[in-house]
Amino acid sequence: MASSSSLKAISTFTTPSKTPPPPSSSSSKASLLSFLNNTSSPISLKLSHSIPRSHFRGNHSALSLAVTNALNTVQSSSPVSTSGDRTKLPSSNAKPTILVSEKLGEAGLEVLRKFGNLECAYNLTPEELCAKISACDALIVRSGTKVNRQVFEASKGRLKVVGRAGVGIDNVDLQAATEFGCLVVNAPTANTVAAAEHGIALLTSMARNVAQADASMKAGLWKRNKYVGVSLVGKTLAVMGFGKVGSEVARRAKGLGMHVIAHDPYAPADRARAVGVDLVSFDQAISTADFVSLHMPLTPTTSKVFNDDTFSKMKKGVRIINVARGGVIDEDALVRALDSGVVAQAALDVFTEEPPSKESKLVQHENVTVTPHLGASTKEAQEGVAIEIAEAVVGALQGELSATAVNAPMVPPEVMFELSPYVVLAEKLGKLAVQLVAGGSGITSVRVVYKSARDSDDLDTRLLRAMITKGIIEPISTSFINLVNADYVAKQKGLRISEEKVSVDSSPEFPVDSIQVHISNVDSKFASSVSDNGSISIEGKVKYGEPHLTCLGSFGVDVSLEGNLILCRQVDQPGMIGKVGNILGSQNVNVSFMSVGRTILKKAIMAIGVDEEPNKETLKKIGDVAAIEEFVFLNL
Ligand SMILES: NC(=O)C1=CN([C@@H]2O[C@H](COP(=O)(O)OP(=O)(O)OC[C@H]3O[C@@H](n4cnc5c(N)ncnc54)[C@H](O)[C@@H]3O)[C@@H](O)[C@H]2O)C=CC1
Ligand SMILES: O=C(O)C(=O)COP(=O)(O)O
Repeated sequence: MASSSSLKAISTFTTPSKTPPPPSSSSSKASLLSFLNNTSSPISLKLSHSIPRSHFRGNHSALSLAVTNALNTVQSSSPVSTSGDRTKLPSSNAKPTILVSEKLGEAGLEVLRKFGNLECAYNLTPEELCAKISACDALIVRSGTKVNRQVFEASKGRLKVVGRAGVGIDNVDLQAATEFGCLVVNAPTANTVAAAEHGIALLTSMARNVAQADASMKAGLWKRNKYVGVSLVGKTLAVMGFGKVGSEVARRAKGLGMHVIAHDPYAPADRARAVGVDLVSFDQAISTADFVSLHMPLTPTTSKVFNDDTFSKMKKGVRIINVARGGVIDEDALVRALDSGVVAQAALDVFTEEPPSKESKLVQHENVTVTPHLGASTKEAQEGVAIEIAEAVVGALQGELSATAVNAPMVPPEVMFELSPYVVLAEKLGKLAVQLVAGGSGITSVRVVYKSARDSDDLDTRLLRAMITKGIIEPISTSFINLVNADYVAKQKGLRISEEKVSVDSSPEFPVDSIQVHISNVDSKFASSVSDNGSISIEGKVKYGEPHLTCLGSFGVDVSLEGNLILCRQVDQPGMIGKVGNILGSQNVNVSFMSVGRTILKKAIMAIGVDEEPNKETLKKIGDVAAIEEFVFLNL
């Protein structure tokens, strides 16, 4: 395992821990997926013909599916641990196991049943969840399941995606999910209206003491004078958090004749003005409002943002509504404000601890109306979030990036498909480069150069960077890298990847003309791979849909990057190809291609693609050929 300070190539000859069988050119998609689910890297298909570009757009070609699956299907073991238990990963022909730990709408369950092995297990203790999760590929939760680091550790890298059937993801440890390469997706829109309507329900029922009067009558009382309420028309409502729910609450409150202001440091003013709402400062909002409705997420900056100090700045007799997150209120301070009359009433759907204790002074307070986190609990909303999250989880399990991914960059499908061949190239270049690094030297900085005819902002390189990271890190560690955790794992291992885009006069139809990978401040196992600036430098292109190595150090070459590769530098003289070919042939090693790059210094680089990995004796025989000055074997 590489030291934490920098990556160290730990072997001179990369002995592949698993040499995947070279896919036959007729690999069916099923066998391709089977292959992918059991290996840590994508493969490039041996394409017997060039694939028309249109084939990649919007069409799940085997190659592009291979790439998206490789990006997402393989999960990290904990990058900080030394072993991800891959024995528990499902064989590819097994259907994925999906655990639903909280009630989910039937329509969503139906989607999941068609795709995988579905298990619904509600009210699990944390221990029960950790016990179950190790056999699961996906987990779907709502707000009641705490998906913490222990859950990801218990999963041992098998958990591919966590789906949150709603908006708030504060019950999911995003950092841990990312470290473990687990995608987190949510359903950000389907329960918006339900939450807004519940906010209005709390606002109006609080203003007219509906809950208290109802309880009083059910107790056999008829106390009309005790439950005199207040009117809403003309009163000022401050919406704290002008997002999807807050803006819908604002619209409805305007319909009730209220004057609505809002506070949201990140919302565009014109969006508020469009519904007749003025965005104001936090202090202005809380000091002028008769009603304050909370709709911001629970974050470190919003935690307990409503506290003794805040309540003291509010108009005496203010009324508070909260259908966002309990944690944004210091609940003890709210009790004090209610007791002192600073806050006249509160209507709360969410609580710091859920469920709150039965003895909670806040819940028991006579001026407080409470509901058990019902904001999203309408038939329509639950149907909507269930379908939305089921489709997002199924998509993720199929290797597609979800539009509602929370911890991974959203890459549009058309970008994914267009970049597919370059994603395979990027990983291969990373694998090749790291294997050229001589043992004992640490890799701390990698420079990647993308040559492209496109403008910089028209080339999304996040996928490519992630795959180069994958290619560099996976051969020399036990971590499995995907788009979710690539940047995190690289940083954790002290690997800094810088990117440059160089404009070239090639066809803008192709997103990338070539990719260069330069590893500086390291020794090389193959001196010819070192360029004039002292870095290991390689360059590759996609040719006819296949990744090709086109430059090594100062040498121009042209070899397909599939299978295994033997690189030799030799005196440029007749018979070299035959000599090496005979050595390999005598050891029954099949040569898939040979290429010779020559220089003016009567030197040549020979690149030989071999299907099988030659044994050490064979490699020694090659090294013993007099005219061969250096050689290296690389597993791609
Ligand atoms: N009780 C329930 O059942 C439900 C609760 N919710 C919760 O309601 C909240 C809002 O949900 P959405 O509107 O869908 O989210 P959203 O992301 O659309 O809106 C949140 C808004 O809060 C703003 N914001 C962030 N930090 C802020 C701060 N310090 N001060 C003021 N505004 C800030 C953001 O700029 C954003 O506009 C979330 O916490 C969500 O979990 C959502 C649906 C149902
Ligand atoms: O979507 C949200 O943020 C919610 O709070 C809804 O929570 P629930 O799914 O009803 O437990």
